[in-house]
Amino acid sequence: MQQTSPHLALEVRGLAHRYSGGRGVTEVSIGVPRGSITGFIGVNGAGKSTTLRCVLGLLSPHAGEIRLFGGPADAARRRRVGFLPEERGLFARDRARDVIAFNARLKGMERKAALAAADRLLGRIGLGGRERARIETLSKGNAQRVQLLCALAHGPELLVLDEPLSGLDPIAQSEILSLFAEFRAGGGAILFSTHSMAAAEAICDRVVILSNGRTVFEGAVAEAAALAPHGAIVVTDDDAGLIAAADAVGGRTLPLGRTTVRLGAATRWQVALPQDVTPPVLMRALSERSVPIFAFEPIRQDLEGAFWSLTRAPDAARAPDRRAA
Ligand SMILES: Nc1ncnc2c1ncn2[C@@H]1O[C@H](COP(=O)(O)OP(=O)(O)OP(=O)(O)O)[C@@H](O)[C@H]1O
Repeated sequence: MQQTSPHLALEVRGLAHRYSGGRGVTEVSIGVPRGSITGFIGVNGAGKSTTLRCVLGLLSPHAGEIRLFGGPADAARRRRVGFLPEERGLFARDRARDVIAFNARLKGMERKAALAAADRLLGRIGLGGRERARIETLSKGNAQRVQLLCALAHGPELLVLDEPLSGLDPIAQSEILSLFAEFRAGGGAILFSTHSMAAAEAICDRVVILSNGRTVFEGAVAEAAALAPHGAIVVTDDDAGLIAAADAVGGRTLPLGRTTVRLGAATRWQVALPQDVTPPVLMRALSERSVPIFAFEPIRQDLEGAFWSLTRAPDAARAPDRRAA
């Protein structure tokens, strides 16, 4: 890494970690500015957890560099990070207050201050009065919130959270998102992995999109959304007809996979259209050629549209994308 940016709480460049089977991550780059929330998105197996484990020092990188708060990722700097692992690990018999305070003390906090922080945070999420409740008596959502508080209690400057929203109902999710917003308002930085585009779009300042172990996009949410193709998703069993109709209106086709329809199998196509060609024009070209259409859906120009386009592009698995910072 040539230059360190002092405003970055976390900077990952060219990270690689290969497991013995050959899988893992090959070229991940991430920048998380202080006072901001960065969403880390990718399909199952893209490499999110592997990356986060390297950031936390639980796995050793085989290449690349990780910097925290403008310096090397050493033990002292890692104490300033709060981590929520993918595997939730609270013991059923643990008491909410004790387990939060215990985690804060592991990061060097003094006992009295750790207990006070646990009480304050439990009150903040509506569990005041249940400080002595055992984890086994809490709902799944509340147990997960307690686990998140374990990452927060010692007053970290950076939160690294692996799927903090998974398994939570919409109300619990929005409470967690408001905790995130509060943490950011206090100058904290968050990197969180998620499969929820809606959550990423609602709260993130930036997103990092991972595909096959590589960063394929890093930047503002609005910049990502602008990369969504203009066009439509079409399901048909007449591939040649689809390609001819798309060609006739200046569109580009990308097969997204096979799917089952009422009378057998068909192909799901992404058709990217020139900006001045609307989806109804494509629809007309298809019906002029009597192409059977099982589904036709204009692509939304949002984060989800960009995500599918960036991660399904045929070259997403190979060349480092110029769109990645
Ligand atoms: N302990 C391991 N040993 C071998 N291969 C692994 C191991 N952990 C993960 N992998 C492989 O490394 C790749 C990246 O996995 P990783 O768990 O980091 O992805 P992910 O984006 O976090 O996925 P998910 O969203 O499902 O949690 C996958 O191909 C996975 O099968």
